[in-house]
Amino acid sequence: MCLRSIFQIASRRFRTTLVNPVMSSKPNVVFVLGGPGAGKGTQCERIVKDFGYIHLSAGELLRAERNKPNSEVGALIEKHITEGTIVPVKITCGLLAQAMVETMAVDANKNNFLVDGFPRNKDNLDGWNSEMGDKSNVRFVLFFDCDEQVCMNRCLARGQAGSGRSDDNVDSLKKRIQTYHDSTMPIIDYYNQQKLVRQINAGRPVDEVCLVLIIVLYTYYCHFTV
Ligand SMILES: Nc1ncnc2c1ncn2[C@@H]1O[C@H](COP(=O)(O)OP(=O)(O)OP(=O)(O)O)[C@@H](O)[C@H]1O
Ligand SMILES: O=c1ccn([C@@H]2O[C@H](COP(=O)(O)O)[C@@H](O)[C@H]2O)c(=O)[nH]1
Repeated sequence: MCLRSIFQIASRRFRTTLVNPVMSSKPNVVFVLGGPGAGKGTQCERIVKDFGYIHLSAGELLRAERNKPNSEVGALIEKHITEGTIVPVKITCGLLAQAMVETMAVDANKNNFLVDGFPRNKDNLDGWNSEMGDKSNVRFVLFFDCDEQVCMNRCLARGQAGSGRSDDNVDSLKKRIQTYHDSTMPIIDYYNQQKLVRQINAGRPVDEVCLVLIIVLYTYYCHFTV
């Protein structure tokens, strides 16, 4: 059976399990974490396509805010992006919450979100818990585990292919990887202690990572139907 057929069968079944047992007026959130270039965005887009999640990339939301000509926080965001440091949670959480509210205002059933690249440090975690803790259901955390050099090479290749990102260069990447180790890994550890982490070997080719991801998601949601 080809990979496409497996996607189709799994996604049909998955949509039913996703919609019914975890039905909630609050947004259901799956955090997606991993190093820069681990493939979070690539895989989230696939899941969106096949399983009907809404993909919210915190980095994309920040870049969009930065690009607004009149943004009061645009310069601050850009400084953090090039330095590989983390934007204050008030800004990021505000953008995420706004995106969720706007999505659900259009269609209340669109309440399953893949939140990609957040929470990245303790400030993010604390800010999320105080602002969104009661207003959302964090279901679990997908951890894209990928070798540092592989991450670096992927981001450099992305930059060379014309990503236009001001942080796809060696200087920014070294800082981003350092921030990932110092600030984001403790957040993954925190969720791991709560048994909420689903770890994925993200060093494999895209289709293989995707297949593992589907199995992980499917296994999780099957719990709600047995
Ligand atoms: N499994 C994979 N094998 C090879 N290349 C990949 C794989 N997954 C993603 N890529 C490529 O690596 C680059 C980074 O992928 P992607 O943007 O999905 O990573 P990311 O984790 O979202 O990165 P960031 O955190 O920097 O936004 C892209 O050019 C993408 O096409
Ligand atoms: O929650 C977040 C997400 C991102 N940032 C900043 O943006 C860049 C790029 O993020 P990507 O996820 O790689 O697109 C990141 O290095 C941070 O500087 C953030 O501050 N908070």
